[in-house]
Amino acid sequence: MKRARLIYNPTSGREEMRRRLADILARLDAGGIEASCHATTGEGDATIAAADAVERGYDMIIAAGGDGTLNEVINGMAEKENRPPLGVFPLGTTNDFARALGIPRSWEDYCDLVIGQQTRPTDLGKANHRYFINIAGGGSLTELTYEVPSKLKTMIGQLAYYWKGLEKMVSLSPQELIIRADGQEEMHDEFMLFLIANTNSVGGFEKLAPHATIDDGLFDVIALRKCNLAEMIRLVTMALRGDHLNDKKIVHFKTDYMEVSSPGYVQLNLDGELGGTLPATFRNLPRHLEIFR
Ligand SMILES: Nc1ncnc2c1ncn2[C@@H]1O[C@H](COP(=O)(O)OP(=O)(O)OP(=O)(O)O)[C@@H](O)[C@H]1O
Repeated sequence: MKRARLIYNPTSGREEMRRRLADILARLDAGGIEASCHATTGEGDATIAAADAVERGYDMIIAAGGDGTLNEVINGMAEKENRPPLGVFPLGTTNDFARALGIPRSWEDYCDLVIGQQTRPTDLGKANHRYFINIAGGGSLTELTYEVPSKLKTMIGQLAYYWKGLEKMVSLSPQELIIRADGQEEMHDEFMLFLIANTNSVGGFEKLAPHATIDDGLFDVIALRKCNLAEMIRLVTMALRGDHLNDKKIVHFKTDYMEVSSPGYVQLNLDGELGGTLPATFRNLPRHLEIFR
């Protein structure tokens, strides 16, 4: 038998784990995996639980929840020397990372995936002293995810994001940013937002960074220059189809290291959670984790 630590957020998504836990444990057990559980209690708890699971020598860690839970778990694992394989069990309102990797949403298929034990290497991102697995970003639009109260998220799910997004678009303001990246000329300009993508799935936009791959050791950087609401709507429409990258309002390049600073106050968003403020350095840690997929 292999030993797994299942770290789950009981409040995530529509509290699916409360209903399914016994079935999940039974299916894993039948497949040769003995899982013990940790239900998270609040912010930061999944980080402590993941670090603890690495120390205790589990054969694998499974993070069950949304992107927030996943981010906390990778933050508990990233600095450890012997990192066991990670399972990403998508149960949240937003599971951008799992969606980008094509990880199954049904619990039966997910258990079978873990039982199959096939892993693939995955890059991690480091922003100052914190880690991200899917996306880092800054600018006025990215404030969106943590302004949606979590109760509201559980109730109306993904709709909460779109609603908040529409409300936000009219109150966008540009930020002055200085961007330095390996292989790029320094930029000092006004931007609406910048995104540093590790995968191609960001906030429900599947084609925002269509060329981003998870194991190439590089980020796809996308920055939107200062523009008005009409241009913004035009670009969002183009981004839904993946046609935005050649637009003159868009800066797009790949890099494994970059620095962003601003004379103003700019908050960072890491995998949909608040992640400090600028200035920041962003570093790609190539193939830092093995993930079941
Ligand atoms: N028992 C708990 N009660 C309340 N909040 C919790 C609890 N456990 C964890 N959390 C917090 O909930 C946050 C968000 O959860 P998670 O990402 O799993 O799913 P979600 O609520 O569906 O939202 P999203 O997928 O959009 O981030 C986590 O970052 C964590 O800080």
